[in-house]
Amino acid sequence: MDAEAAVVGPLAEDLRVLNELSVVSEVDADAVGRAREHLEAARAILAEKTLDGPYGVRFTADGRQRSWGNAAVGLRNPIAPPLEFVKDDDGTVRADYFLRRGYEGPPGLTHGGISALILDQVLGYTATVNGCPGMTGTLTLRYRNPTPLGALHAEARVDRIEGIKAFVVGHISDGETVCVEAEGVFILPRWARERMAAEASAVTEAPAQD
Ligand SMILES: CCCCCCCCCCCCCCCC(=O)SCCNC(=O)CCNC(=O)[C@H](O)C(C)(C)COP(=O)(O)OP(=O)(O)OC[C@H]1O[C@@H](n2cnc3c(N)ncnc32)[C@H](O)[C@@H]1OP(=O)(O)O
Repeated sequence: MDAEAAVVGPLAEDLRVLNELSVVSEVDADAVGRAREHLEAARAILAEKTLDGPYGVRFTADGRQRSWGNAAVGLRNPIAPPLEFVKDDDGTVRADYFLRRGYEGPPGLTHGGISALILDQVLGYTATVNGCPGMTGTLTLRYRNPTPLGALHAEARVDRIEGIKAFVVGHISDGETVCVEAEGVFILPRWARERMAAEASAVTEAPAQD
């Protein structure tokens, strides 16, 4: 982990814990007031210097991608569980992750929209690392069984690639039971296709070098 990650990663992790405590703490009103005074002090410090816009995607000096603001994988983002992916030799992508009690939808269970967020990211990342990056065009979910909170597993594989479109399938399980199945179509957007075509034509038209 680099020096910046070592500073901002623990901040996001602290905020994940606070998020859960906001849901489950049973301290009295006076204690909530005292906690809020500390949070206000932290807010004032962190707000001293901020970006003007979203974090976006950054690149390190050695070309590694940083999606630290991303709501599913972002190291800096307390909303993100965060997911960490492992890619198998056959292109399958897996993630073991843990959902705290702040992700509840139905009582005691994971919110269905959170499962959608996770599957969107896992399937989209799978398309990207298998050579067909794109935006989510269509994401179809089948909620087969209730998804608990806590330790969960997601995985995905490319079903097929048709030109600019990757068809990816995947699921979330609790380790034994498949809870949610997903199919996604990921499409390289027109603007990206046009940019790639313009770059290819600029290379073709460049004068030969000695
Ligand atoms: C350089 C790379 C950039 C990408 C970066 C990668 C980042 C790598 C991170 C990985 C992790 C991401 C995981 C989170 C991913 C999100 O959360 S993305 C956010 C949610 N999605 C969006 O906001 C997408 C919004 N929609 C769009 O931008 C555009 O509608 C689309 C989907 C890119 C398609 O636009 P387009 O390229 O102008 O489409 P168009 O030329 O009309 O059609 C192309 C083909 O796609 C088909 N198509 C069009 N729309 C759809 C659709 N909704 N469903 C199915 N098929 C469709 C058309 O029928 C056509 O098919 P063919 O006739 O060629 O067979």
